[in-house]
Amino acid sequence: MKLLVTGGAGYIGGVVVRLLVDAGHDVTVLDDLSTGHADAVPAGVALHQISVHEVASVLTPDAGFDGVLHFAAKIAAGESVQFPERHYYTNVVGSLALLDAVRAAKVPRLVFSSTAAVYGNPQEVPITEDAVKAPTNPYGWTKLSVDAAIGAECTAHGLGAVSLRYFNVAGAYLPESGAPLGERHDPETHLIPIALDVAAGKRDKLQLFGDDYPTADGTCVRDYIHVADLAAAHLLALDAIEPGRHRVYNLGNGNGFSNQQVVEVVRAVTGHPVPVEMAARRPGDPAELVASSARAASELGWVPERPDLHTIVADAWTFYRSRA
Ligand SMILES: NC(=O)c1ccc[n+]([C@@H]2O[C@H](COP(=O)([O-])OP(=O)(O)OC[C@H]3O[C@@H](n4cnc5c(N)ncnc54)[C@H](O)[C@@H]3O)[C@@H](O)[C@H]2O)c1
Ligand SMILES: O=c1ccn([C@@H]2O[C@H](COP(=O)(O)OP(=O)(O)O[C@H]3O[C@H](CO)[C@@H](O)[C@H](O)[C@H]3O)[C@@H](O)[C@H]2O)c(=O)[nH]1
Repeated sequence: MKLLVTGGAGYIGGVVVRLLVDAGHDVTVLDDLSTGHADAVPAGVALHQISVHEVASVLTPDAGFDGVLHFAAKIAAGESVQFPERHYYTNVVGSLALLDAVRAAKVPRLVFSSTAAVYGNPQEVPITEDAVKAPTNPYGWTKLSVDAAIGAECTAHGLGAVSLRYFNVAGAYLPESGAPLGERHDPETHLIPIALDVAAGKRDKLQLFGDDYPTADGTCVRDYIHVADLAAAHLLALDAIEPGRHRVYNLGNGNGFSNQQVVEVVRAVTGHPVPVEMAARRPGDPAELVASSARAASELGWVPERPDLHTIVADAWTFYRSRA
């Protein structure tokens, strides 16, 4: 298929691009490189360095795209509380521009990067796709809005789409040949890469944001999914798309780890101390996000191959050291 990947120079999009190329697809990347890296885009893949708001200049009716995978977004939930306008402009206005271009060009397939953040504080864990949606931060609201817009687009205009609701993506893609791909955000906001910075001595300590949540040790609980497993689901989703239908899948391992437990795993994997300082809660954080991915397993045949958090952190650490 001829595929457009927005955000294809980013952490997750970069891995998906690699898998799509390996599977024989003809891939074009659109990325403004605001948080992505041009060197994540493989040789031979065209990179259009423009904003998703300008997508119609690439996704023209005669370009012949068979599908779009839409990763481009602002991703940090904490930032979205401080600067909601950035998240609404990129995630909502940008996605609406994409839907306009998809409709005008009659592109039949769309895969969208949604998030666990649409659920907010769940009434039950693990969280199924039908659970109440009550985001606790603007980021989650932007993604929920786009999920709704995509669903309406499918009903009204026959688009076939899948929203993949990722839980916390971590680890690195370490192929037998070719460059490894991992998280390279600057500034970094995610727990595991920051903890690796501390283990490597690049930061003095890790601040843990809140120890008074209603969880076993008081710190937030998250479900970590390996980026290679997550990326594989996108190829399954592309194949499952049907005209006029919007399907939604959670992608996680179904295992919750508290922030304290994550730090323990980072200490064990790296063999280095990770000094921790308790700090105030980060506004907008839900207490616990743990996925039920039963629907992705049964309908897509998705089976994560690297579910163990030690493996996930070890791969992130291998990538980290490859760049040191
Ligand atoms: N990382 C996670 O744990 C996680 C979890 C749930 C959902 N997601 C979603 O997955 C997607 C990818 O996340 P990621 O972790 O790879 O983040 P990332 O920041 O590494 O990738 C985002 C990419 O989009 C590009 N981009 C941002 N704004 C753009 C714009 N206006 N126009 C064009 N390109 C733009 C960036 O340059 C970057 O390459 C996002 O939609 C995010 O919301 C991520
Ligand atoms: O220096 C840090 C960084 C993070 N945390 C905590 O670690 C947990 C995880 O935070 P983070 O790694 O920033 O991920 P999330 O805020 O859970 O969000 C990620 O995972 C979501 C899905 O669950 C995605 O939607 C988001 O895009 C993605 O950034 C939270 O309790 C944070 O408060 C700390 O205590 N100290």
